Amino acid sequence: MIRLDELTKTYRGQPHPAVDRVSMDMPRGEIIVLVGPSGCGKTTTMELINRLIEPTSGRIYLDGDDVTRADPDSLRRRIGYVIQQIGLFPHFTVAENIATVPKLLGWDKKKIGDRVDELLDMVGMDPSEFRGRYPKQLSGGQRQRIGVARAMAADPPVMLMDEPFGAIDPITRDRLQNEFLRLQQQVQKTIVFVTHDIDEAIKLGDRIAILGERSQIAQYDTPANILASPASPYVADFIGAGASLKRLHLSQVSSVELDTGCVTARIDGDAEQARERLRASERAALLLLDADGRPQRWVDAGDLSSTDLFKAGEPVGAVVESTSTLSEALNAMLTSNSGVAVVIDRSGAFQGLLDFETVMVAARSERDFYRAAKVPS
Ligand SMILES: Nc1ncnc2c1ncn2[C@@H]1O[C@H](COP(=O)(O)OP(=O)(O)OP(=O)(O)O)[C@@H](O)[C@H]1O
Repeated sequence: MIRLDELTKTYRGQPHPAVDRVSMDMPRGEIIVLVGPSGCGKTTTMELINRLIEPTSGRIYLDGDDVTRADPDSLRRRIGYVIQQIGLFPHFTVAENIATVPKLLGWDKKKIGDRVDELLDMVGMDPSEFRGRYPKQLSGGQRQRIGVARAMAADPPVMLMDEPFGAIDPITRDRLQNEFLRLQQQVQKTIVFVTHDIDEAIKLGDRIAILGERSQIAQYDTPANILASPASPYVADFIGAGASLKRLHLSQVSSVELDTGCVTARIDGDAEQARERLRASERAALLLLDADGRPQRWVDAGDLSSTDLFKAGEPVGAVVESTSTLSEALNAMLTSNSGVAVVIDRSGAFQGLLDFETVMVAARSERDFYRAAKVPS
């Protein structure tokens, strides 16, 4: 979808190029992450792709067309751009911000209104509540989502995202990343994503380009291959310690076998029956579920002497979805009292339990698999 051919940019008055003869193929529908230290030329590369700056030499192809000298305005309609500082217009409402490009393209009012609502829904914000707000009336995470919605407004096949989650606290960031991956499953854009955070790169990238000085590509491969076989000491250094732990970002909870032998009972049911069920099992604790099968509380035999199950035992702490990564599940386990993660499906219904041992076995077998296979890119 995007091809960079010997792309070079030397800023005026600079002795060395900021981007030096970079060649890369970025496949359609994938998230390609550019990761590298500050000043290595990531932003320059992005600005070259959408022609915010002109290359000194080299060529850029978009979907087979040589766009190196194309009209930048028409080019930018095919490319959505999201930047770290978001750049929402402060005196425009959320709806007006999202409508910027459709308006430039001359869409009629009804089509624009429908698209704004559709995009707000897509990024998980209620249109009736947020349409008329101004950027300063939003949280940082909400502003970021509007930035993404705005970039997607005219449905460009390509999106450039420059540290879009950079200035956001770690918890919101994690949530936005998950939403972003879910959204990408629906829209299947070709996305070039810049970050200096290797963990973010591993989580989000279908492919990662690890850049050195002047945007030189130190390695361009899938996250699994980079983690299993770093191409140079520079790459190994950049990945840092704990490659095994990082690999847990690559596997979903749904890829491992859950413990489905957990004893459960209805929280609005009979305590005596629950006690019997726990006694008949070899388990130390029982999981109480609501009428829709959603996990509520952990109880042990002592807790079941109480007849009010809504107050018995402890609330379920570590809950993860089957689409969560093993790394997220591990995190949840480490912060919960029970030491196990309770896995739910998209509707919130209980699926099974995940324990440390299962995660450790998965981490080990992944490493062995990638080492043995050395899967080529
Ligand atoms: N307009 C400019 N004029 C001169 N030099 C520039 C200009 N813009 C960037 N540079 C230089 O080009 C190099 C690459 O900058 P760039 O912003 O692309 O890096 P980056 O990898 O995005 O960095 P960061 O992660 O800190 O945002 C840097 O050495 C920077 O100082």
